[in-house]
This record gives sequence, structure tokens and C-alpha cells, in this order.
Amino acid sequence: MHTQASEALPGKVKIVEVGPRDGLQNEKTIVPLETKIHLIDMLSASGLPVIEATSFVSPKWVPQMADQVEVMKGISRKPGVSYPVLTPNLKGFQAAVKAGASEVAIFGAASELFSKKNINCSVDESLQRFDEVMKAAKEAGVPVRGYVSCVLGCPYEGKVEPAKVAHVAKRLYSMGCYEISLGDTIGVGTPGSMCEMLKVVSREVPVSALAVHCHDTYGQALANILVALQMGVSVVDSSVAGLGGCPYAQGASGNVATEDVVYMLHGLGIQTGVDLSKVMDAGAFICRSLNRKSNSKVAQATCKL
Ligand SMILES: CC(C)(COP(=O)([O-])OP(=O)([O-])OC[C@H]1O[C@@H](n2cnc3c(N)ncnc32)[C@H](O)[C@@H]1OP(=O)([O-])[O-])[C@@H](O)C(=O)NCCC(=O)NCCSC(=O)C[C@@](C)(O)CC(=O)[O-]
Repeated sequence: MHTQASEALPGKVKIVEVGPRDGLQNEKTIVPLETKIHLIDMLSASGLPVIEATSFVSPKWVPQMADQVEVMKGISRKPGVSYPVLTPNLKGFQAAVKAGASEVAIFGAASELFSKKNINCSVDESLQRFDEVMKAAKEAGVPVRGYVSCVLGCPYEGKVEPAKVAHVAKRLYSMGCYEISLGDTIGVGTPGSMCEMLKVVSREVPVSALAVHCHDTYGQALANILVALQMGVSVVDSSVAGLGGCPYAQGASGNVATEDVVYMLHGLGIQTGVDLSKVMDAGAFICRSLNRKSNSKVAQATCKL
């Protein structure tokens, strides 16, 4: 670990906002379409470069994302902003492209049981499905991001070996994913386990193509992100107001809050292109709509709830 951290840190970080998808997919009551659209438009107005908008998954599995086509049609696309969507299989990919998606994400896991619970197939079967999506995406010229879930622990299997994470990450990268987002799905990681996992994964995938996706269940997310930055990662996923959790990962709390990530990065002198006060407005809007308190410490401290 460096004593003068700033020397090792990237000058610029890309924040991938996942609130409208990862955040809202877990809500018990269906969030109105207009609220989702307004949230996404407020987030794009804040300067966020990537906003994961929705998922083209089965409405039986995740009813909250059943309005995916309307969401894609309703948002005002800001030039320069990407609006990727999750696509678990070819059916999802085709529907996403038809609805106007110009970037997609496939999502695998480093844990067999999580893969089965989340997408109803083994890790190997999922990679075969993703291969089909990749082929179609290449033909259509659609960039694909890859997720690996459970990189620091699984709700069903417990500890996950870094070698397993590296294996899945390498497969997704070799298939043609331009970026691999490493998900601490249940937020059990610590700076120590994050460091150990990144060391192993970055032997297989260049660190410039890695992103971290931290849930804050144990309050370790910002510390884990800082370690990742010190190891050369410059892409961070986060969710406005700290919304979220995976419906197939019991006990997973929200993602790290975008407001808190932006505050930390700006405090470190790292550029994001994001206007913190506008993200906080978006956070206040969604918390009012959901009638809940923000999970962002920065929002709590400044009372923009
Ligand atoms: C993958 C499937 C579809 C397999 O589900 P399945 O039941 O095995 O699928 P199937 O191929 O047997 O088909 C069954 C039915 O689903 C339909 N179907 C099949 N595919 C689609 C599709 N794309 N869109 C809409 N419908 C679809 C298909 O047409 C058929 O309809 P029926 O004939 O019964 O009427 C299902 O398991 C699923 O939708 N899972 C999604 C779960 C999910 O969204 N989880 C949350 C996202 S992952 C996450 O949050 C983690 C992450 C990314 O944030 C990172 C981290 O934190 O770790």
C-alpha cells in the first residue's frame, strides 16, 4: 500500500451509474414509469457518462424491469451519455436492440449456485449464452460490458476463490467485452480481499479494462474502491442514493452511493465530470418518490433528503 496514495491514483475516473437498474430492480412496489424516466434524465443532466437504464430480463423473474421498452423510448438521450441495458441471453439482446439500446451488458457469476439462482443456468451454460449474445452484438456493432458477480463472496457458497473470478472475467474479456465489472454482490469484501482478488484478476485482464461494483452491506465499499483505485482501476459503478440490491442475493444492501463516491473522488483531486449537487438533486427526487431516506452519507450530512 502506498503512503502517498494520490501519486498512484488515476487522474480521471469514469462513474457508471447503476441506480435506475440495480437500484430499482429490487423495489417491492412497482416504480412508476414516469419516475424512472425522470430519474434517468436528472442523472444524465448531472454529467454522469454512463447510466444503466434497465434490463431485458424475464418479467416473471424481475417484474420491476417489465417496462424496459417504455423506459428506453421515454428517456431523453443526452449526446455523449451511454445508456447500457442488461441482456442475459439472445432474446434479451434482440429485444434491447429493437427498443433502441446501443450498448448492453451480459452478467455472469464466479459462483455456481448464484448463477443458478440468478439466471437459471450453470456458469458454463451462461458463458455459452453470452457467446451467442456477443456474436450478435459484434454483427450489430453494439459494445458489450461484462459483469462477474460474487467476486468477494456468495450468499449461497460463501468464500469465492479469486482464481474462479479470474477465470470468468478472462472468458468474458476474451469473448470481446470491452470492460469487466467485478461485483461484490453482497458487500462482504474488505480492502484486503479486494486487493487479493484484483491481483489475481489483473494477471488475466488488463486493469484498464476492469471496473469495480461494490455493495455497501458491511460499510466497506468506499475503502474497497480506494484500494481498487490505488491498484489502477479507473471505472467505478455506483447507485444514486445508494439504492439497490440483487433480488437473487438475499441480504444484499444497496450499492455504494454515487454521491459518496463523487465526494471522495473530488476530495482526492480526481476528475469525474459529475456535478455533485445535481446528483444529490436526483437522489432527493428518487428518495421522495420512494418515500425513503437516502443511504448516501453525503446526502444525509447535507440534509438534501
Ligand atoms: C435469464 C432468464 C431469462 C432465464 O430464465 P429461464 O426461465 O431459465 O428462461 P427460459 O429460456 O427457460 O424461458 C422461460 C420464459 O422466459 C422467457 N424469457 C427468456 N429470456 C427472456 C428475456 N431475456 N426477456 C424476457 N423474457 C425472456 C421465455 O420466452 C419463456 O417465456 P414463456 O414461454 O414461459 O412465456 C431469467 O433467469 C432471468 O430473467 N433472470 C434475470 C435475473 C436478474 O435480472 N437479476 C438481477 C440482475 S444481476 C445483478 O443484479 C448483479 C449485478 C449485475 O448488479 C452485479 C452484482 O452486483 O454482482
